[in-house]
Amino acid sequence: MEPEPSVPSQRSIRKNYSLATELVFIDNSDGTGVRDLYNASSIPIYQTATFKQSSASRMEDFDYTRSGNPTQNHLAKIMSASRAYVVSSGMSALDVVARLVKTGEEIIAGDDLYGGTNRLLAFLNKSFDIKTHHVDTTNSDTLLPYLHPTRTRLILLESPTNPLIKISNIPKIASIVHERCPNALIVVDNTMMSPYLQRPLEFGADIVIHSGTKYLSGHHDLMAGVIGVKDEIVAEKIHFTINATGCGLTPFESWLLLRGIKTLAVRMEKQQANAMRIAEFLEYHGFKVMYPGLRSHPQYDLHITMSRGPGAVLSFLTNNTEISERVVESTKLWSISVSFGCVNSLIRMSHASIPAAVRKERGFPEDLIRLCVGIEDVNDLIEDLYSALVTANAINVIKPNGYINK
Ligand SMILES: Cc1ncc(COP(=O)(O)O)c(C=O)c1O
Ligand SMILES: N[C@@H](CCSC[C@H](N)C(=O)O)C(=O)O
Repeated sequence: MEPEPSVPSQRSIRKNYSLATELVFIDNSDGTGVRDLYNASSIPIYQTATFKQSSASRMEDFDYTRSGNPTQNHLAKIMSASRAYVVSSGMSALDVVARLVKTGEEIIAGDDLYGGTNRLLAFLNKSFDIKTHHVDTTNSDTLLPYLHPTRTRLILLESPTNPLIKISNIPKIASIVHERCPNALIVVDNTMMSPYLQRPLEFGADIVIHSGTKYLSGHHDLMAGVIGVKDEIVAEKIHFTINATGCGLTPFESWLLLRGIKTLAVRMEKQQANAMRIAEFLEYHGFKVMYPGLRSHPQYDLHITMSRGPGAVLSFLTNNTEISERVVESTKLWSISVSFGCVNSLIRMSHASIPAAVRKERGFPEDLIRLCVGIEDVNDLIEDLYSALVTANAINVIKPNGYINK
């Protein structure tokens, strides 16, 4: 079936200002969707399922919210996308994009991906005979044996990965794949970075995905997924699936998401600065820390070429699963919680949603603690973590002014 035409007002505009400015700038005159009758300085919410039409035979830009609602617009420019779509969750965004793959076609994905993405890929394999090859994408050559000129349809990357914080060379992979597999699309789940820190569409990716539940909204008060697309034909297919399956984000959640996005730059800067201090604190005390802001990270140099910072999620190892559990349970300020990107700091043993067999097969460290750093005072965060590390016996006092990893 032919894709239905997209909503014209979802087109992006030329990026005139730096991203931090674009995030808060409402231009009522640019004709890209902010066409409010009263020049509202905050994007209005169109809390409606239907839109009245003036013609009996010709539908206007908006007719029914499942097919498109003006509150869902305005995201394309911050991802450097030609079109952007918002859906009900990050998983929904991944599902919509996965529907570009037909039975018999193949996906190549990283070997460290968010557990929910692994689950979706396993489901596609079982139900629709769509095979995923999981490879270590930190080495671009590992993809080569699996690239097929017609079968390969999607390359699904996270960089940094969740939760091992591994970095992939997105431009290099994009160029290898585009050359060998004209049918293949490079999809980057950029949730860990947010568009403020990294915009994969600017260096070779075809589709970018965000769980809007995380940094974009920033307050853990909504679920959302965002899809940014470069190519218009692919965009039409994505819009068709969203309309056909009815997974578009509601006007109210879209409005909340847009409100959260206004503070993305300041939140991200503060969270990242805090994360850097915490990473240094942990490394100083002898822990193996996975964070691309540290020179010890194996892809430190590569990461800087693709992004404007290391982000605010880091993982570290204690070398003992029971000690890690005690650390997590001994914190007071850090909430034990899944997810990340919120203004509050979170801690968890990040492996629950990855099946034990898969963890074993991929050598996943069971003692891994993931920290998602918020905007609190960093000294409070360090003090609370330090106290938990001492309580859990993860560090010993060795001299009056210092501690060492046990
Ligand atoms: C990297 C990544 N992608 C996608 C998702 C799925 O997003 P959501 O929870 O909004 O469905 C998550 C977490 O949930 C994630 O960590
Ligand atoms: N019960 C959920 C767990 C979601 S984990 C959310 C997240 N992206 C994270 O990395 O913490 C599920 O089954 O998906």
